[in-house]
Amino acid sequence: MRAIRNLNGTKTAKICLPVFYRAVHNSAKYESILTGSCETLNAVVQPYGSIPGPKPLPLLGNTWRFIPYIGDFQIDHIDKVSMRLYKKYGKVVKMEGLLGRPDMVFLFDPVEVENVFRREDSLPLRPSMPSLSYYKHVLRKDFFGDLAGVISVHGENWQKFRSKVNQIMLQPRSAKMYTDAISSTAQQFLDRIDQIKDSKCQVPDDFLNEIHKWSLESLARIALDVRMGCLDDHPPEDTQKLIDAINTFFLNVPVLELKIPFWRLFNTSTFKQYIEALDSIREICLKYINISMENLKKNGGCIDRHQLSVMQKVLDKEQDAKLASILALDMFLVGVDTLTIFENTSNSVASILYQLAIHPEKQEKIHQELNSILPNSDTEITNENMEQMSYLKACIKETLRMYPVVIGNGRETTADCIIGGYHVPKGVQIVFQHYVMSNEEEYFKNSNQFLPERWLKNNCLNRQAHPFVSLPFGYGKRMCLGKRFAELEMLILLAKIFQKYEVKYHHEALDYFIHPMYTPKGPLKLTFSSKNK
Ligand code: HEM
Repeated sequence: MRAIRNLNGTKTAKICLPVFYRAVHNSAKYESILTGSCETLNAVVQPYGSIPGPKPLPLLGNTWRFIPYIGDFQIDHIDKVSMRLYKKYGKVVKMEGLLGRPDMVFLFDPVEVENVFRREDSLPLRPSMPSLSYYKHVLRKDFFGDLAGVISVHGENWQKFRSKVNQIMLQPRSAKMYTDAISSTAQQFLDRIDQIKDSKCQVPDDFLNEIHKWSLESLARIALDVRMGCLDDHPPEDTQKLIDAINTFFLNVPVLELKIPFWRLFNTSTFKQYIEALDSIREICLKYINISMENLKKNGGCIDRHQLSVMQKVLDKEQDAKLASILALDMFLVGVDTLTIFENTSNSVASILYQLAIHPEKQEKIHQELNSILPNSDTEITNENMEQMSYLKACIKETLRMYPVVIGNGRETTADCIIGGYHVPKGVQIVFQHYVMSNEEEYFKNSNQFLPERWLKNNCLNRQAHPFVSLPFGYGKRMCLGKRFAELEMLILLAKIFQKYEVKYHHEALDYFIHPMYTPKGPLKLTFSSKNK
């Protein structure tokens, strides 16, 4: 008998190791040890050092692989790098020696991903982005203090925060209260499309920036019940400044995190730009957070509780202004270590529009579905008729399967444990390679084909998929806090777009790249022709 530790090291149960091992490893490979002794298990579990992976060089580790012209790893093509590692080394791969970072173990096996998630206990730890952690916990500690939100925050501080906002953020009915606000922002976006498209109905090259503005405006309505005016003809200066700061933040993240981390030694120009960007994001968000607080104070008891923004609800429930404003800030700055949510949502929308533009036969099915659910061009979208949009929902899922904006997610081990048949020590970052798994024939039949049908109930393709292959919003206690809002925002916007337009793309096919979200590379020169014409 032996005490078993889960990923964060707490002892869960006393159990004979072979029995435990069977519970966590369903593969036949380990069946034989069931009849053996605990010593047999030790012989079967392989040492950490034997996990295959690219070998580090003395001093430069594996970081040299990111050096242009010398190395073969490209920061904006981590998708292709991950695919190559999988093909070369198999389902469990170790990436060690990235200077300034702990070892990483990549998992390309849904059974192992499930095992790690299922063993998660109350305080799961998602690997932090050291530069963001430094910003929150060292550089701007005076501002964030102990209540640093959920991003790059762990342990009891994370739990304390998350437990206060979980219900408000994750209950499906909470999100549905915002349908009208989300719908009216989506309508503004459609008006904006009509305004900016040219005589051939094509939108300008910087259309992604317009989608970012929609997403930011939508988020401001949900989080703060404030109109930022992002989609106005002359948007306030600070809205574009906020989008630019977030883009700067993104462009600098991979350089700070994956290249040689000189920023730890001195203020490199990239690091300075990064900090300036984070400060701008914080200041601009705080301005709108204060406006929202003032509105609440002014209207006091007259406000209908159902109409409150997420931040106002937290304020109302917890009576803690600091907690409410840090949540709102996190909603804008949801680092998830490399991502900011409104860009997450907007990149997903960009990718879905592009996929449907290049798959007109699938778009046609959406038109048919919407024609029956929303028969007139002015039929409103409601919580009830959204329930029937199963094909549109399937198209969203299929795009996020093939092109998940977050190509991999992860957890950090806080104690020695066994993963994938290997001993894995404390402090290792386990990376779930969802992009690679989702595009593998082994896990999805016809994986390289865009087949939304596979997500429809009772479809035979659907039954074959392992539920832990495609997890665009993560899983477990640390899963995406904004999942419900993101799904609702995307569904309403896309339903409105396809209710009104036929969307086409007449140019060269776009590749995808990491920027640092996984997104189509190149201008989204879509055409939006009115269906009624
Ligand atoms: C399509 C849009 C989105 C995608 C694909 C996405 C994806 C993700 C993923 C993969 C994670 C990590 C989950 C895990 O570790 O298991 C995450 C975390 C998070 N997301 Fe999202 N997200 C999206 C939109 C949003 C929105 C709109 C919000 C807020 C309104 C949001 C708030 C958060 C927060 C706060 C976390 C951190 C949770 C924690 O660590 O406790 N996300 N998201």
